[in-house]
Amino acid sequence: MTRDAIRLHRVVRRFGSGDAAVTALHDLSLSFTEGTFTAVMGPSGSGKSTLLQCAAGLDRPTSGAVLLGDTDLTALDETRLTLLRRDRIGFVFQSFNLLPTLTAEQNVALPLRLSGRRPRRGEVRAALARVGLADRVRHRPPEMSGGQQQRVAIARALITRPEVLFGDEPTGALDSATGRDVLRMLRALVDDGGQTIVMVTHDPVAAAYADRVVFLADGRLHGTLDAPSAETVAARMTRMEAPAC
Ligand SMILES: Nc1ncnc2c1ncn2[C@@H]1O[C@H](COP(=O)(O)OP(=O)(O)OP(=O)(O)O)[C@@H](O)[C@H]1O
Repeated sequence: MTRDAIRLHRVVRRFGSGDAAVTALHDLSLSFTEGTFTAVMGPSGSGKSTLLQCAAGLDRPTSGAVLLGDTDLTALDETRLTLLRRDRIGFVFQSFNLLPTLTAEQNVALPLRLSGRRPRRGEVRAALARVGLADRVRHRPPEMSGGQQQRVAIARALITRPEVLFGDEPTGALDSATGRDVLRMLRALVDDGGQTIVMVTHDPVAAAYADRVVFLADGRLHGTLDAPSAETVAARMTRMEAPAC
């Protein structure tokens, strides 16, 4: 039986007010099945980042509900939302966001320390081994390649065993070969570990690693594509971006 890891119900996100108001998400309902990999695509300004931020509890919808398992994120106060983000959600960014003065091992241990747990060395090393960095535990971010830094960021996001891992263009700053390595690793986390992943990307090749692509246009759902290939995704994007005649 499949279960939804996360569900958005009639989510609206409006920024500003009056004449300057922008509606980034219009009454969006969408769910992400546990143990699946979803790519979110759409033209620039279509609401992809806003969707991810609302789903991950980094931003609050103007109205609607975001359910992580049985918990409605929109009903939580700031303290509870912070705790939920720390314990149940992982996030990786295009720019890695590692602390440059800490070693890989210390960066990965940080979320555990922040939640008051003394990290076991074996646990942190195992997380780094899972992303192929068993031999880089003492290196600091400036001593690592972009791909290695993103792997550290992924190990850090996964150390708390989050229910969902969100990525906002996680391969956007990497060259294509390094990006593919990271995508293969994300795919393996889903296939071998049952991880749920939701990733925003502009790249049809990256989207083809997912089980399903969700397309957004003007803050609205514009269809989905199962078992995507780079070609089918690119064709769909070209149609979406073509000016209406
Ligand atoms: N903090 C904000 N204040 C005002 N408007 C915002 C804010 N954040 C996003 N928007 C607007 O909401 C809309 C959706 O933005 P969003 O960043 O979610 O799009 P996107 O699809 O991720 O774009 P891109 O592909 O260019 O990163 C845009 O019109 C944007 O200008």
